[in-house]
Amino acid sequence: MSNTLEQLPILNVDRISVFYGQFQAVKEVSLEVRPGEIFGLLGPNGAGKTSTLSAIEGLIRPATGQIKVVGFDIVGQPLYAKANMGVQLQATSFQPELTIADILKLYAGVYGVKLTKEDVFNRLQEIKLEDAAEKKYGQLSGGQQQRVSLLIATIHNPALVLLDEPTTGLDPQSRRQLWDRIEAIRAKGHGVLLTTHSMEEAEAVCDRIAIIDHGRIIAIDTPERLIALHREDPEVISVSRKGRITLEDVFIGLTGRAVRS
Ligand SMILES: Nc1ncnc2c1ncn2[C@@H]1O[C@H](COP(=O)(O)OP(=O)(O)OP(=O)(O)O)[C@@H](O)[C@H]1O
Repeated sequence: MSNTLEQLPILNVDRISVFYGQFQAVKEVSLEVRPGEIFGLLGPNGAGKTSTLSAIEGLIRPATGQIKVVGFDIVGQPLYAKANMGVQLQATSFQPELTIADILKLYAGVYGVKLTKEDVFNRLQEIKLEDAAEKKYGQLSGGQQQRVSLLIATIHNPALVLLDEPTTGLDPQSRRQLWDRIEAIRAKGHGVLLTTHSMEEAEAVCDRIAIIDHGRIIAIDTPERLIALHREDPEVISVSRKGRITLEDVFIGLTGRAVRS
């Protein structure tokens, strides 16, 4: 198949820097999300993950570097770039008084997607909320709200899906269900970039990860290769527990034990 998605990286971030006044939060960050890849951005609090995502989403303009979504420059061709991107909004971004069906139709309209009543039912059935169409958003549990927000992020079938800590606060069942949905996006040949503080999540679903610290990427590889590469590091061995090296040990070995202010 000579599909564009298969030829281009879904996302190409090339040496971007983000400043807040004099403070540089993101330092020459480069990464690529390939077709059919789930890419995890990991880092301690304040490392620069959200700032990087905000630049990719076109919310902040990087001082240097370039970001392309399926070949479209987020600064030069923002409408094309954004049309190919789905962003999972925080659960609190939605109006709690609106019904789920209304929210779905509203956002479908924003993306130019027409939804019949049957489409709404089918989409909600996919996330096991078909009985909640007329419920108010504010009446849903946290996990149900997360499911709705991922559904909305993908309503226009975008090539790139950006998820900022998508499973924080979810119970194990909801987290597994969300992982399944993220893997279904990958199975379509699309790309997912997610941030997470859960090393278990990174190991379970991410094909490749980047560890960012103080605004800089300090490691980028598959979780398995990162563990293999660093398993003999004295810093990693010193933080390991129960005689087994995990991705979390590698993460702490590389970023240090100190809690960030
Ligand atoms: N609007 C802003 N103005 C000034 N500084 C900011 C702003 N937003 C973020 N920062 C700073 O930039 C740095 C990176 O923040 P960012 O939110 O990108 O980190 P993060 O990796 O997403 O952290 P967390 O895991 O805590 O969400 C931090 O030092 C933060 O204090």
